[in-house]
Amino acid sequence: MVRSFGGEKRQISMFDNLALAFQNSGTKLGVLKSANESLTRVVVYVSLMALYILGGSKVSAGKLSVGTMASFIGYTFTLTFAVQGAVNTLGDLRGTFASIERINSILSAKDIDDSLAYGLAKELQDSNGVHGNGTVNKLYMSALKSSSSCSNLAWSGDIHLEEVHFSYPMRSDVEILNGLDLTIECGKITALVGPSGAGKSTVVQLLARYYEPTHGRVTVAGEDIRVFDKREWSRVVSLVNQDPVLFSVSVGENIAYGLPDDVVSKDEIIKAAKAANAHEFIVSLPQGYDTLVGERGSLLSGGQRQRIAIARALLKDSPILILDEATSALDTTSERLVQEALNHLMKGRTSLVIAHRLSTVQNAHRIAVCSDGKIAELGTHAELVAIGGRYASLVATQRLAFE
Ligand SMILES: Nc1ncnc2c1ncn2[C@@H]1O[C@H](COP(=O)(O)OP(=O)(O)OP(=O)(O)O)[C@@H](O)[C@H]1O
Repeated sequence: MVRSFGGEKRQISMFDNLALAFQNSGTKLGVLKSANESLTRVVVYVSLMALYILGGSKVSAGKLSVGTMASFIGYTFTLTFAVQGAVNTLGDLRGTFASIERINSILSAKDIDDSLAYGLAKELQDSNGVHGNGTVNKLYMSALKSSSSCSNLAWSGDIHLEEVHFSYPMRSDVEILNGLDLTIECGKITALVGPSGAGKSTVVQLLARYYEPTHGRVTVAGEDIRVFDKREWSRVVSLVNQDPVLFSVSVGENIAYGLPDDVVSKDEIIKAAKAANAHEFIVSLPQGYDTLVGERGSLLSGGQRQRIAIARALLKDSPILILDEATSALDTTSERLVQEALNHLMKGRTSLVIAHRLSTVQNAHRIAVCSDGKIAELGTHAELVAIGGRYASLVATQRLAFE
């Protein structure tokens, strides 16, 4: 991005300024430290010299014993080292206070996510075999449903977003969803369409529980999803989005990510990759399934990353599937192939599909049009076209663009 704007000089000068400020502060600290060190040494040597001259003359005059003078020399050393130590400690304390201030500013800027915090505490307890050490909110823990009920309800019940209001924590004054009501029917495909910025991806973030609604609730089979541990919930939801994040491990490990090694065999990984139309390009990579994909998958193209994410979702085999522009980085031929894999993947699962290209969602069981943080229209493709409202005009615009 910097290169595309010819901004190298500006970035380099910003970096230079930061480096210079750091260098200046380091030099200042060095000068102060060495001044302190030199001063203490000068004081020690001057004191010792004074002690030797004054004490020596007194000892030779017989007014002072050698033992007393030796004790004074010892005291001088002790006192100087103590003063030097105290000055150094004061310097370190300043650094510590600055760090504490920084840590506090980070901690106080974020509300603690209770469900995640308790979920982690529970896991720690389980792995240590410790129970009830008093740090875990027992009321919260006892309110959580078991993992099997989470999975059972997700396989059998509708998802309902009930009067959901939501603002992002960083922009709490702007309401993104204002009373959104939507049922995502169990085992069926619901598509969410609408103009850019309407709040479609925000709905996805709430379903994945990256955020919780400000008001209203999300339920599955009538049960508020907050009664499930976040980690349990993440097991029943698969998400493939526009820019899937891959981890800096091999292709195979990325496909099996999050699943226990003893559960996933290499054959299953290959099967999932074939179904996602990814096998061919993976075997053409230098080390096949063992090829490292680089930081965030940077060594692969956008379309290849999406196909790996689809294979990952296939292998995860969860009841709820969210596809947020899952095929947007594919060319038309690959999209058709991957769409077939996705159709196969969506069968029997509660699926929410977001796509700008309406041709990819016209076969959905229901299409919801999101506008200004609410559902403005709901129905099948044919019903919505017949109404002649927002959806119909979106279809007409895309048809015109195509022609
Ligand atoms: N993390 C965030 N913090 C603050 N505001 C955000 C955040 N993410 C999105 N928004 C805002 O929320 C609004 C809805 O964004 P969202 O991504 O849900 O829209 P969308 O319908 O998915 O758009 P698109 O089709 O372009 O992906 C936008 O106005 C956006 O600026």
